[in-house]
Amino acid sequence: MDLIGSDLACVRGQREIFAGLGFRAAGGEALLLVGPNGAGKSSLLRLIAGLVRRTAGTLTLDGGDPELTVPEQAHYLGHQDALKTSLSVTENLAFWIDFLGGERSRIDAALDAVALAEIADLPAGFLSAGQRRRLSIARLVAVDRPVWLLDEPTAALDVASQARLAGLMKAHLSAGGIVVAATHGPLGLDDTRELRLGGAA
Ligand SMILES: Nc1ncnc2c1ncn2[C@@H]1O[C@H](COP(=O)(O)OP(=O)(O)OP(=O)(O)O)[C@@H](O)[C@H]1O
Repeated sequence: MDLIGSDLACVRGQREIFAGLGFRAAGGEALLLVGPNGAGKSSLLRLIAGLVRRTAGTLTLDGGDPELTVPEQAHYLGHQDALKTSLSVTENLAFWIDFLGGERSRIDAALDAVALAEIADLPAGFLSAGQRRRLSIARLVAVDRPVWLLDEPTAALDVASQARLAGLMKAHLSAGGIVVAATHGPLGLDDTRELRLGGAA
């Protein structure tokens, strides 16, 4: 499987964020997007996720499901944790599993994987920033999608949670998945490639 972007361009607020951008990430590979604030790392992730329109270029997932778009085969973990505060941890994950077309039978294992099983019944509004982030990560575990698009995924995570996330990413990569992550620091992965984006600081 290969995620390939060619000659991609992105315009936001009438300003060109990048143009002529190309990358390739193979199954089992982690591609780290690096560069200064405002370089376009989040924009590229959102473009791949189908949340920002590309103004030029092509994006394909060779070896993926030809019936599905790239965004339909990707998980996007953004800065904001998309949670309903009045629903419990379990109910939030159930909502996402239904929305993403997964199986509710995987809720318990996914909450275990992010160490939230003990507070499964707590309303999401009571969660700390790190716990909210872990609940967002749980949907990546609960629903299989080959491409993980992660925007500064370690933000708000303590050391143990960062290690747990590294383990989940490694398992995903070992299973042939792809990780594309915007990051300002190491993610605890052994073997990564970097795509450096330039632009305004
Ligand atoms: N909705 C928007 N409308 C207009 N401009 C935007 C919008 N979102 C982002 N931008 C601009 O696009 C540029 C790239 O932003 P982006 O968030 O992709 O950078 P980044 O590399 O992820 O930065 P950081 O390291 O600070 O997270 C910035 O100049 C930003 O101001």
